[in-house]
Amino acid sequence: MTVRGSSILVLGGARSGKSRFAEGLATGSGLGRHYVATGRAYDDEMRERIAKHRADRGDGWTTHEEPVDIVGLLRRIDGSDRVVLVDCLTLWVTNLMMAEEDVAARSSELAAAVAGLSCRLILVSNEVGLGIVPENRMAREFRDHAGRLHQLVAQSATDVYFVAAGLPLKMKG
Ligand SMILES: Nc1nc2c(ncn2[C@@H]2O[C@H](COP(=O)(O)OP(=O)(O)OP(=O)(O)O)[C@@H](O)[C@H]2O)c(=O)[nH]1
Repeated sequence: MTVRGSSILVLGGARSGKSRFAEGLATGSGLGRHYVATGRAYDDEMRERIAKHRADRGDGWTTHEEPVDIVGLLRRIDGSDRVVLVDCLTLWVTNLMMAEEDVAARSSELAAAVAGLSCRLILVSNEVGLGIVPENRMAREFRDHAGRLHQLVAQSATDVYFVAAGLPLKMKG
């Protein structure tokens, strides 16, 4: 029998405190902590940010860096004794677009995988759809992909939070 873990989607804007909130959920679970980073160190600013994130997380995490195949990675590292935090889905969408992947198909795959994993899964993502319509086409496509992905994952997830100003608002679960 497969014992399903809970899956939590944490949405929020930039610097909303969503990553810190998600890390707190992971630490509070008492399970073995795995961190899946979709971000890539393209430049010095990102390198600095990543170094700071690693220092803030502290010891006690196993870090995996995977920009594209997070579904494959999740299946490989799955286990009921662990909590897996993926930060963040919007960068994953960007990476999929850059790699000219079928974002809709990959999004459906992720939503289906979420429902079948036995780890406790925490997915962090940026809510990017609240502002004015972006002027450039690629930004509009990105915003639409992210919005559709969030709807799919929110349906599969057991719990959904929206974080603003460091405060989590529970929307599901
Ligand atoms: N490659 C890599 N990326 C990391 C690592 N730790 C964190 N990141 C990336 O750092 C990004 C989050 O950083 P920020 O942009 O500073 O955070 P934010 O999401 O805007 O801010 P909050 O809303 O406060 O969470 C995520 O996309 C992670 O993938 C790591 O160890 N390796």
